[in-house]
Amino acid sequence: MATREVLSSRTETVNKYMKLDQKGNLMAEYVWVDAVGETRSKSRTLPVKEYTPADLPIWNFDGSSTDQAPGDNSDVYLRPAAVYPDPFRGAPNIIVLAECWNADGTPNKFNYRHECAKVMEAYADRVPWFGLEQEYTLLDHDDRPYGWPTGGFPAPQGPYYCGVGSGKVVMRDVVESHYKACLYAGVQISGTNAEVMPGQWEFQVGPCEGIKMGDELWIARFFLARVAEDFGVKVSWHPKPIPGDWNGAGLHSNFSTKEMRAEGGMKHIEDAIKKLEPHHIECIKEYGEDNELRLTGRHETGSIEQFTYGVANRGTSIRIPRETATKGYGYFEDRRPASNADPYRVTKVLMTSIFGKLR
Ligand SMILES: Nc1ncnc2c1ncn2[C@@H]1O[C@H](COP(=O)(O)OP(=O)(O)OP(=O)(O)O)[C@@H](O)[C@H]1O
Ligand SMILES: N[C@@H](CCC(=O)O)C(=O)O
Ligand SMILES: [Mn+2]
Ligand SMILES: [Mn+2]
Repeated sequence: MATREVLSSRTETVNKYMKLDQKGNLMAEYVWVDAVGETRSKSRTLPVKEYTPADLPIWNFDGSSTDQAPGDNSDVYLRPAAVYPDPFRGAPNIIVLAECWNADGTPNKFNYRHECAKVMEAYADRVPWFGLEQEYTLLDHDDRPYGWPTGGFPAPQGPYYCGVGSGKVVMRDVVESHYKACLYAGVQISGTNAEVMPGQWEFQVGPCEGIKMGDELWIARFFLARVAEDFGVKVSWHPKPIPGDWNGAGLHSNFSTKEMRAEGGMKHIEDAIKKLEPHHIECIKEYGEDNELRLTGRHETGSIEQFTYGVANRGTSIRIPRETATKGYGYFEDRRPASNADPYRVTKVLMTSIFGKLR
């Protein structure tokens, strides 16, 4: 395969400059979510000190260039929401996750964090924990998954899931670098695995409480896009990157409350599943674009047409893990969210479906 070096960064050379003294300054990379559910970022210089979101400056960007504001009123404000150590530039540099706000003081149309945070605060006494399983596909610059033969298809699915060895998995270096970047930044990544479709991988983040779930998943997505950029690789978050007899990609969402995690918790899990059933269509609306291409009832999914659940069943909307069923308490997994779903929308609609909307 021809190499296209111009597309990847020259890390060795960059490292020469990265060692230089910053003279009491740090680089703060402000990250936000754009109109299509991708991350964007830009940098600014600040004096070195320990920052919390409250003492970081509010900043802005040109919303007309990201479809987040009209050209005649284009300033969108960035309000810092969470701070992480920067795994790319190293200490003392930081990553700042920011919410988008309009000039008139209303949340930007694509700021799903604001309403999610309100719901999480209102139900904080339930101590909601989430664990998200982010599946994704690594593509070359012809938008073809890595490891797929040009003009043809790989052998059918089977050897690739949790696969080890050349010919089964590709781009493990991207996955490993991303794992380290998350750990360095204190993002609660709980694991990674190669997925069923060749070129597809997964990482899990959690358990995280309340609003932290959305924050950490968005930062982990930003890190993956940034790491893959270093390798000249594209990340696809699409839930059905290749049509046909190939697995799609999900954002399985594991959920529990303090009652579900305690002795006798199964009753609370069953109650929650009953509450979710009549909200099926409402939930699906929050669970990502093009998800109808994925939720077919095949390839380890439940059909989008109906709400189903079962113990250890990967062909349902909701799966109760075998271990939870055996112990009688624990958590459940909502398998419906697509890989491109916004975690703030997913975690919010789970809460409001089960405990009620805020008035
Ligand atoms: N009590 C809990 N409440 C909420 N989330 C939890 C809880 N315990 C574990 N989790 C989270 O659930 C997720 C489980 O991910 P894991 O990949 O192991 O699940 P899986 O559904 O068996 O995988 P797959 O669907 O890929 O076969 C992890 O993110 C973990 O942090
Ligand atoms: N990739 C499947 C899930 C496979 C798995 O259980 O890991 C999906 O679209 O949800
Ligand atoms: Mn998976
Ligand atoms: Mn799962």
